[in-house]
Amino acid sequence: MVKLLRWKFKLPPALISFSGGIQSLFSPKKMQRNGVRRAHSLWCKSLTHNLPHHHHPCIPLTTMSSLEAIDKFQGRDCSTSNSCNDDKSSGKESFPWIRQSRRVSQGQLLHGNSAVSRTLWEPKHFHTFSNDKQKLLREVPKFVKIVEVGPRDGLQNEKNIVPTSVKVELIRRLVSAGLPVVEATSFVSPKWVPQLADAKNVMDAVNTLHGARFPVLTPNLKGFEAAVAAGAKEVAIFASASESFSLSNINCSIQESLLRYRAVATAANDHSIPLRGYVSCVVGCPVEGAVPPSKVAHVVKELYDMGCFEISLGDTIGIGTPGSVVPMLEAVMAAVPAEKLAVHFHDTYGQALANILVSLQMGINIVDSSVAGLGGCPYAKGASGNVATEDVVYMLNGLGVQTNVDLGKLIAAGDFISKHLGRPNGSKAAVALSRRITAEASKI
Ligand SMILES: CC(C)(COP(=O)([O-])OP(=O)([O-])OC[C@H]1O[C@@H](n2cnc3c(N)ncnc32)[C@H](O)[C@@H]1OP(=O)([O-])[O-])[C@@H](O)C(=O)NCCC(=O)NCCSC(=O)C[C@@](C)(O)CC(=O)[O-]
Repeated sequence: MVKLLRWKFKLPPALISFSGGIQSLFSPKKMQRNGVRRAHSLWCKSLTHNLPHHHHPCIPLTTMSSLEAIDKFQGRDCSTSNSCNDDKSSGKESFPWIRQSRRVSQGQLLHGNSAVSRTLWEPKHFHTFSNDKQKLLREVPKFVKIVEVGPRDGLQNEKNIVPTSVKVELIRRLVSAGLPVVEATSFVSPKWVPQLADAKNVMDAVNTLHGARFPVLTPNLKGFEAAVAAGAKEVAIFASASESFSLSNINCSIQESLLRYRAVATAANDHSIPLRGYVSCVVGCPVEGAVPPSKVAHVVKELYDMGCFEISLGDTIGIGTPGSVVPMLEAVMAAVPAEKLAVHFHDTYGQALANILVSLQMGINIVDSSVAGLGGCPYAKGASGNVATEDVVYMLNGLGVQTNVDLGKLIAAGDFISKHLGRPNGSKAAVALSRRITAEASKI
């Protein structure tokens, strides 16, 4: 895997080492203590939030193979709980960068010499790429389309109903920040997702806005018809690569969902309405553990064959690392062209930007994200949502990738909704830039 990341996808050793460092934190015992139980309970909570009890077949953690699954995500063979088969020797041999960082940690940085600290990120210390920056970045596309999912994915789990006027104002601000696609709402059962029960009213207002596309989620023909009646001009269907998640989310098996979606696809085709597809749990499911890339590729291909013009790959629980995302993308790209794919990362384990970067290096140029990092389960400590759009734009700006998004206006939109929800903006870039602006202003 390390070889693949280094040579095939031109991934900097720094990134590989970072993901390797994360791996070492994830001994099965530590995972059990620190993360898995909580992640599982958060996920269950987000799934069960406002749902009738019988709808949620949540399996107790003790009966799951999540710990083994996490080890599999991290690329280790843990057939017994104490004997994970990490490829330590290749890590040591391949990455002189690791030795460099160790020296620094032993004291160089303590001298506060900026020339010394700079050596940490100067390209010449990235063994693979020498000092050739072009080579390092040559796989990254020149333009990335950002699909903003904050008003839908970001808000759908919010416990307190957000007034329609606030949702519409958020969408208006996102459009004026230059986002070309803003997922507006879902035409789903209000019993399942009460927060989006005002879908028709949102669309009434959104239809007066110009400058962006406003897809909506439709889980079945009933949702599709309601969406069209409300003036939706683009819809999205959402399947899963995990049976358990499919049942929890849309109350049917993957196969049944594909049947339903074929009917929606036919109707969309009849109405000349563009159809987007989602596949959830593309690297892992909280119940089933690791999801095989071949299963993801199968569902993606089904959606593609139905006529989806774009298929978004959702790491729904944010558990992937480049180590699990790369093989998943490889399998999917063997079935569907890269230009038809989008990536949709949640940031639960802080891996979203690394996963996005490796996806871009593999030829993806569509990224879903959520302003202010909205999403996930906001009521439980430690839960996190979608990758923040501000953070994605900040990274892409740094890479010289065009998005046509105005970061200042985007941050203002994120602050607007965060203020309404009564919590800090979940974007690190937004918080850092706002602090800097305040600090600069106070000097005047
Ligand atoms: C799919 C269903 C509807 C099945 O729900 P069900 O209960 O199995 O449906 P049903 O056909 O038995 O109908 C039950 C009731 O719902 C009504 N109904 C039926 N369909 C609709 C509709 N479209 N709109 C409004 N109402 C509807 C229907 O009319 C009936 O009403 P009643 O007779 O009891 O009064 C339900 O499970 C549902 O709405 N699920 C949506 C859940 C959802 O939105 N989840 C979040 C999506 S996020 C996601 O999937 C991941 C993603 C995309 O973000 C990517 C990632 O992060 O990985």
